Amino acid sequence: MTVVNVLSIAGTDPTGGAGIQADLKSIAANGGYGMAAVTALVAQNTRGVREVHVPPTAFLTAQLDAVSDDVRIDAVKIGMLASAEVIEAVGEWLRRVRPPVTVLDPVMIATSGDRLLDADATDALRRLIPLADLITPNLPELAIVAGRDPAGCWEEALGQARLVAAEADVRVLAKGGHLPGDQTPDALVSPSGEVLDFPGARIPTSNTHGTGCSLSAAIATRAARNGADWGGATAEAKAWLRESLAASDRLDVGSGHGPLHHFSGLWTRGGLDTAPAAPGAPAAAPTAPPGPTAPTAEAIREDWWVRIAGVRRETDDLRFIRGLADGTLPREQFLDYVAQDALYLGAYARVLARVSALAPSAEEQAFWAKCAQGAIIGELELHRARLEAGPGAAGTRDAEPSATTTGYINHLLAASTRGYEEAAAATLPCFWMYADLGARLTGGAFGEFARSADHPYAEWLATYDDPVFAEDTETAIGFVTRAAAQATPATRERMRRAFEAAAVWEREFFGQTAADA
Ligand SMILES: Nc1ncnc2c1ncn2[C@@H]1O[C@H](COP(=O)(O)OP(=O)(O)OP(=O)(O)O)[C@@H](O)[C@H]1O
Ligand SMILES: Cc1ncc(COP(=O)(O)O)c(N)n1
Repeated sequence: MTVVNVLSIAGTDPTGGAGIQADLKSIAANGGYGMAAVTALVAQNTRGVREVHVPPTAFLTAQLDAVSDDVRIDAVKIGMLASAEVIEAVGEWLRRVRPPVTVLDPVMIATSGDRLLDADATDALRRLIPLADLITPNLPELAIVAGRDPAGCWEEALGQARLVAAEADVRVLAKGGHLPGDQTPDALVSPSGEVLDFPGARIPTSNTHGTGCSLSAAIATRAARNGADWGGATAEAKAWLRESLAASDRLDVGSGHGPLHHFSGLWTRGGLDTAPAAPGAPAAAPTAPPGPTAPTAEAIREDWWVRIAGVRRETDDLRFIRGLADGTLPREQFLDYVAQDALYLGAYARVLARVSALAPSAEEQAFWAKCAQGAIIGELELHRARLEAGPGAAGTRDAEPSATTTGYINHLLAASTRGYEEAAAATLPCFWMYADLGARLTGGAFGEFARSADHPYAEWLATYDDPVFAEDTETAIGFVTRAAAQATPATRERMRRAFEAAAVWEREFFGQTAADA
């Protein structure tokens, strides 16, 4: 594939955390060739904005024309526009050039509270919005664009996003970074009002300078790469953003809100040492072994989750999952799945018991044993009830394991012969993907009907979103990623492979019914 050319039209940040400087890093980190036309020169740092200089708009147009007269532009990301006059100039160029992908981040006020758009430019900005494919307002910006008071809760924000999306015929990514609490939900709202949720726990860091800039540049790049699959582009960009936010404290830039670590994932996966000694710290002993430093458990968690992003998206798109969510999955196929699941869980419980036997601490031993018990008793009981339930169920308990079920079980059994670390890593996707899917199914990400008591599989769907299972999933992720952080590089690599292979089997397992045949 030819590398996509992505143009950022935005203001500057000489500390490199926001604006054009952040955009260029974000575009590069997400697989594009970055270009930039400057709307405004901003004397700012991580603590705040000191001065803004807006060059004559004719010079901005000259920059834009210099690019578009020569270079194929695959995507444009628009950030700080400073004034109504600048907005008019960008609008005029967009109408002439019509880039295939345009993402507009309607930057108005910096994290520091300083204005980055003149107060009288709001109407001009509203007129620019229909020229974009996607806009990415934070909560205060969304309210201004919608002409409402700032939303007090997420539901209200979604209402405002629907309003703007319908009125301007544009996709709106409503961002929840400014909400109080420990969650930072985002949602992609289409002009027809469809909502795609991107939930996420807040990462405990104050290094959020330039997150909005970086995210919108990442989405523009990913959308140009994947043929404008906006849901996919947003999921990938968010996974990358979270990884980069989680690693932001490895940087030491300024004393205010610091930047994210745009290349943390690349550097970690490429084996670069990302934690050089601080100035004044004693130099490393000359005999220190060469090679990369071990990643943290948190970095491994982000890395592994991002690595299976494609598998997770394919799982979401399975007809089985869609049919389960909207209730159209034929009962026969549902029962086929349940029969295979019962067979799988019997074997999974044995593997969990083996992980428990191999565990290095009493705490881990007890946890995995509890999970083994949960798998064999709790889940099988539910399945038995299901199997004995309705017409067509008879005999399914005697079902033969399918090739897929056998393959998945064999992968787990093989991993369980290779030591605690690999065995535990192989069991993780079953926890993690199932819990994630459950939270999104019952959170309405696959349509409201999946939450309804009238849903034909309501009882079954409720088991997906069990809070105890969600808690166990967190514990399992913690144990496995901490074991990976402490393991040798070779063992860590084997764990990663066992994890990724199990994630693929998980997708295959969901996709084995006639629905996806
Ligand atoms: N602490 C955090 N942990 C995880 N994700 C976060 C956090 N803070 C912000 N985000 C995410 O970062 C993105 C930007 O969100 P936010 O709502 O802060 O937009 P913004 O105000 O435009 O950003 P900026 O701070 O750059 O101006 C969103 O995807 C949001 O969910
Ligand atoms: C040139 C420019 N563009 C955008 C922002 C907003 O970013 P943040 O809200 O994180 O300060 C900024 N500070 N500077």
